[in-house]
This record gives sequence, C-alpha cells and structure tokens, in this order.
Amino acid sequence: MPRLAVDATCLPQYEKLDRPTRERLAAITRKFRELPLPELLAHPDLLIQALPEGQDPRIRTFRISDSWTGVLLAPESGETFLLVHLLPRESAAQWAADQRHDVNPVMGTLERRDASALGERTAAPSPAPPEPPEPALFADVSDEALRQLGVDAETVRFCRTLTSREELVDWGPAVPQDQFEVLLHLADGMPVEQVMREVVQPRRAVSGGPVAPDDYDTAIRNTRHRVVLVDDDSDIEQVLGREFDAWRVFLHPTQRSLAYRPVFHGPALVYGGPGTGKTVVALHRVKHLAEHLPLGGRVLLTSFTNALVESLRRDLALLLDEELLADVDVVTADKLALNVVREEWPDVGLRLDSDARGLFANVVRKHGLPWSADFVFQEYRHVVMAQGITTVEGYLDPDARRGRSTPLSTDQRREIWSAISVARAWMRRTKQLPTLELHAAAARILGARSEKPYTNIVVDEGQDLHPAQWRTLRAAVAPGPNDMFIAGDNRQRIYDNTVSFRQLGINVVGRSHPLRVNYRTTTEILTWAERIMRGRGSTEPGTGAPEPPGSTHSLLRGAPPVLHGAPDAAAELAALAGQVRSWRAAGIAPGDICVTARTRRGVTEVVSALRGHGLPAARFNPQQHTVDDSADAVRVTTMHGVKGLEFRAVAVTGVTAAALPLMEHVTSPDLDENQHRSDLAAQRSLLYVACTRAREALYVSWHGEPSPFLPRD
Ligand SMILES: Nc1ncnc2c1ncn2[C@@H]1O[C@H](COP(=O)(O)OP(=O)(O)OP(=O)(O)O)[C@@H](O)[C@H]1O
Repeated sequence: MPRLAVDATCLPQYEKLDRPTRERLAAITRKFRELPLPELLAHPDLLIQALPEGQDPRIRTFRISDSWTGVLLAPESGETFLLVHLLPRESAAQWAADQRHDVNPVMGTLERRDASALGERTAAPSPAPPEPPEPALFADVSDEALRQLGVDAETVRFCRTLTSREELVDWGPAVPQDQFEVLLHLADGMPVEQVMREVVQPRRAVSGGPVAPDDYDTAIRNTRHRVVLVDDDSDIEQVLGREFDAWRVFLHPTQRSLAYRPVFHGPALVYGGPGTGKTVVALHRVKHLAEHLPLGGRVLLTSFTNALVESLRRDLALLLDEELLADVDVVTADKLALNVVREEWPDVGLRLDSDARGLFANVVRKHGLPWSADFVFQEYRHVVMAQGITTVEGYLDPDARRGRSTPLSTDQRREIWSAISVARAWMRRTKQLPTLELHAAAARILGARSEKPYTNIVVDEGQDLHPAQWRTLRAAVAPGPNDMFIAGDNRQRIYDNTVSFRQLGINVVGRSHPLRVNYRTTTEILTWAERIMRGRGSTEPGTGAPEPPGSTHSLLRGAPPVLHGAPDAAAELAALAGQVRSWRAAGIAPGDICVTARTRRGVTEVVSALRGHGLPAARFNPQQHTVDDSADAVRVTTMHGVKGLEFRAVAVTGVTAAALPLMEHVTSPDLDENQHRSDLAAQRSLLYVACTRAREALYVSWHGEPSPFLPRD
C-alpha cells in the first residue's frame, strides 16, 4: 500500500487553508494510503496530473479545491508519496515545473533545487571579468573534495560562478538544501574535514550509508529533518497543523544525532549560538532518556530560572506522553537544593542574595575591615563558594584565588576568612540560607548518599550556573554513561559565574558538539546582533576552550533591524509607540510583541508610555509566563527577563551609554580587574541576548549617547 510523507514546506501553507479545504485535503491524503497505485493515479476525483512531456515524470499535481493545488512526488520505484507543496492553483504548475527532486547519494537524503534558476545561472555566458577580478568563493576547495561532501556536478558548476558568501546566501532557496549547508560552512572558512564531520556524517548516520540515486523511497525516509511520514488517518491534520511546533518533528540531522544517540560515555555538552535549538535538543534528549529508563529511574531536566523551567515543562508536555512525563522532574537547581536540604533540615528558608550582601556589609562594618563589603562578598562568592572551600587552609592555598587580580597577604586572607565565617555562621543560626549556601549543603548531603536521586540529568542554559549549583547537580547523579547532558552558550552568559567543568568532576572532553543552524532569527537580525560581540570568539561553556571555526547561520530572511536614537527619554518612548503601532498594523498580535527595558523602573515607564499612547501593554512576568493585566497586551520586561524566550517582534529600549553598561552592576577595576572585565562582558551579552530573541523584527532605541556596545557602522 502506498505511504504518505509530508515535506515541511507544506506546514506554513496549511495555515492558509480554510476548514473545508483542510477537510478535503485530509480525505484525499487518506486515499493515497488506501488505494493501490494504478487506481489512485486514475482516480476521477483527484485529477492527479503528470507534468507536460519532457519535465520531471515523478512530479504530479492534484486538485484540492478550486483555488488550491497539491504537488506530489510519486517515485516510480517504491511506494512512498511525498506531499511536497500546497500552492494556489495558478502558481502550482509553474513551481512544479521549475523544481527538481534528487537523491543525494553521498548523504542519502532527498533534496530539492530550483533547476530552472540554477540552469539559467550556469548556462549564462560568464560576465565580463570585474576589475580587479574578484577571487572565486571556493577557490581553495577542489572538485573532488566537494564531491566527497555530497555536492553534485551541477551544483559544483554553479558554485564555481560565485565570488561571495552573500551571493551564495541569495541563491540559497534555489540550491539543494543539504548541499547548501555544506557550501555555507565552506564559505565561512570551515575546513573540509570539519564539514564532513558536522554536516555529512550526521546525515549518513541516519541513512546508514550511501543510497542509490534512484532509491527515492529510502531517501524520503532518511530526510527526517524535512520530511515526516504519516502513519494513520488522524495524523495528517496533526502533522500539517504543526507549523509552530515543527521542532517536535523535523530535527536537524545534528540535533537528532545528539538527542537520540544511544549512549554518551559520560557527560556531554551541546553548545551553539542563539536559536540553534539547544533547548529543543535537550527536550528530545529527555524523551530518549525517559524512554530508556531502568525501573525506578528518574530524569531531571533543569534550567537557570523558574521562567525557563516553566517553559521547559510546557514544551516537554507536548513531546512526552503522561506515563513518561511522570518519570521526569523539571525544576531549577535551586529548587532541587532546597528540597534536598529540607529533607534533613525542614525549617530552612531561602535568603535573598541581596540580603546576604547586606549581611556582609554589617560584618565588614562591625569588624572595621579595610575592604568594602562588595570586595568581601566577591571573595565569598567567587572564591570560597565557587571552589567549595570549607577550611582556612583551603582559602590560604596559593591556587585558591587563581584568576583574582587583587593580591592578598596571608594575614589579610585570614582576616577575610574570619569575616566570611562570621557571616556564614549567622546565616546558619537564622536558618535563612542564600542559594549558594543551600547548594553547598545539598552537595554535601547528596555526596554522602550512595543512592542518587537521578539516573540522568539534562541541563539547559548551562552557561549561567554557579559552580556551587553544578556541585549539587554533579552529586545528584552517579558518574557513568548518559549521566549529564548539558546545553549552553557562553556568548549568552549574563551572570557573573565562570565554571571549570573539569574541577567539578564533569568531564566533557571528546563529547562536546556544536549546533550551527539558527531556526529562530532572520539572517539580517542575526548578522547585526553578531556585531555586538565584535568578533570576540566564543568559548565552550565549562571548558573555556575556544569554539572551533564556523558560525551560526540562519535560513530565514527578513528586514534589517531598525535603530533609533532619540534626543531624550520622552521622545524615545514616543518613537517606540510608533513602532509598536506599525507592528500592530502589519498584523503582529500584541502578545507576539515584547519590549525590553534595562531596569525595572524602565519597564514601568514603558508600560505607562505605551498605555498613554492608547496601546495595550502589560508588565510581563516571565516567571509565570503571565502578564499583569490582559493577555492581549504587548509584553514589557527587563532585558534579563527575556533570556531563553522568543517573540515575533522585539523592541530593545534604553540602549543608552548611561544604562548599558550599568556601572553599578560592574565591579570596579580597583576591586578586581578580571572581574571588572567579566562583568562588562556579561552586560554586552545582555544586549546580545535581548536582540536575539526576535524572530522577525527587531527595533533598538536609545536616547542621548548610544551604548558603546552597539555595533558601529
Ligand atoms: N529542528 C527544528 N525545526 C524547527 N524549528 C526548530 C528546530 N530546532 C529549533 N527550532 C525552533 O527554533 C527556535 C529556537 O530553538 P531553541 O530555543 O531550542 O534554541 P536555543 O539554542 O536554546 O536558543 P537560545 O540559546 O537563544 O535560548 C524555537 O522556536 C524552536 O522551536
């Protein structure tokens, strides 16, 4: 019996169909699976038509309604039909005639190209050589190397005509999809062997080896990053109605190979720029681990804030059935620590970090210490708690303060140690512990237990966790295969924590893997946002190793970001209102628009300004994913509040020199030079994180002098 597969191209089109057309499509596709091939092709209602003589004999069109046509790939061999597109009737025949579908024998996948456009390009006489001649884009890559990477002869001919990456990107929609990814990486300077490892091999892992050029059936089944097989009657609606959660079905081959790898022989790390699907991989990894849990086993999925955990919980419920969900805990590391400590010490409470800082101020004053409370607090946070030091000898160790730039004599260290001890004793007496103390206690308790609470731990947004939090996680799972799976991105580190996995007993060497395709943000926004980082190479979270060459790229295109400098705060808010109004006029729902401000006060000002201009706006509480007032309002929150989230349109406001960096949150260089640099880097990342939340539209504004972090022209 024929089987039906659906290409991801159909999903956004399905959104445009009205209900009767959708029902008719469901009825037709049911027939695809019910009727033998000859009967199907001859069915009078379906009007399945081959293309005119001389065109691809495998492509058929069929009538869905008076105004909609389906395009089908019906290979001569095998029995799998692929629904490749849903198009308005008048454009379908031309589109179908222009495209060609081929098996990529090296990667084992099915690819589509705009054969007509590429054919014209390669047939055109070469343009007069420019003066001085521009070097060819792939001058350093031989035809043989391209062939081994799965680039076919026709595409090789095409890419020999290119002179710039931009040109390649412009031609992207016409080029066979998997070959395009190969070419883009090569254009970014990635060595051939690395492209083989990162692009070709993950596809081969799915296909299990080379595929014959006429074996469409196998190729369709292998192309799981763009194609889904429909299993039963109800599925067509479920498959096609999934534009907004395509991540559940169409994993990139690299995403799939990481999420569903049977075993990692120890902790594994997935890193990559914003929007590359690290969270998606973490969610699928949880699915894989939950499906393979031993009896009585449990999986922990954790992230940095309550807001992120809340959104993971929601997404996981879309991916796992209830039975599997019951074996997974989704909580922050802080909540885990609190739960563990309360098992031993039920009346312990949580002390705010700001409160703990105040406590240090008291101790410094009482003891008449010659250092500021901030300095002593930083010694506590970045030395004592970061390294889990429990004795004065540990603090006196010459290596203890590695990375701190202000030297301290032995006597000075003794004095600081005794001040820290007084503050810690006070916390314990009052039974109100700040998070780092909770973690120190939790790690101790868990470390002493032979039975660990979790079989596997999956960590998202790992770049921001403090070493004390990592110690709790490390102690909550026994070292061994599949123990920890960590996703993170150091470019997005917005808190002041630096971590060495090796020192924490988390060895990811040989098990760290990049993701490079951004699924969220348009090329225009991403390229602009990358300039905020000023080409600073990123490092892998937890190891500090420089990321291997290769950049994040997006296949989405759109408008460039809009930048607006206003003379004063009132003018900036008025211009913001104008921008929000034009997004509304372009059909973007209020709830799909997010405005960020640098501070909480800024949030209040934006909310009242937008309301003052007659626009629905509400403070967004990412903690609960709720808005104060009506759900149908523009979300307004701090730049920290949007970490890990995304919106169709994002306005990043208040990007003013005085607010970014906000010097009151940056350690003075007199206190510690290294910490000063790291705090500044965190504030730069904050702008980067806020800007990379935008899916389609980004607006950035300031008043007076703009932030030095903004890209310069
Ligand atoms: N294979 C996929 N197919 C379709 N959409 C995807 C895929 N992978 C990720 N996405 C979508 O891309 C967006 C970004 O994914 P995700 O949040 O997992 O990225 P991330 O790397 O964790 O981002 P960030 O680090 O910026 O928070 C989401 O909307 C997600 O649904």
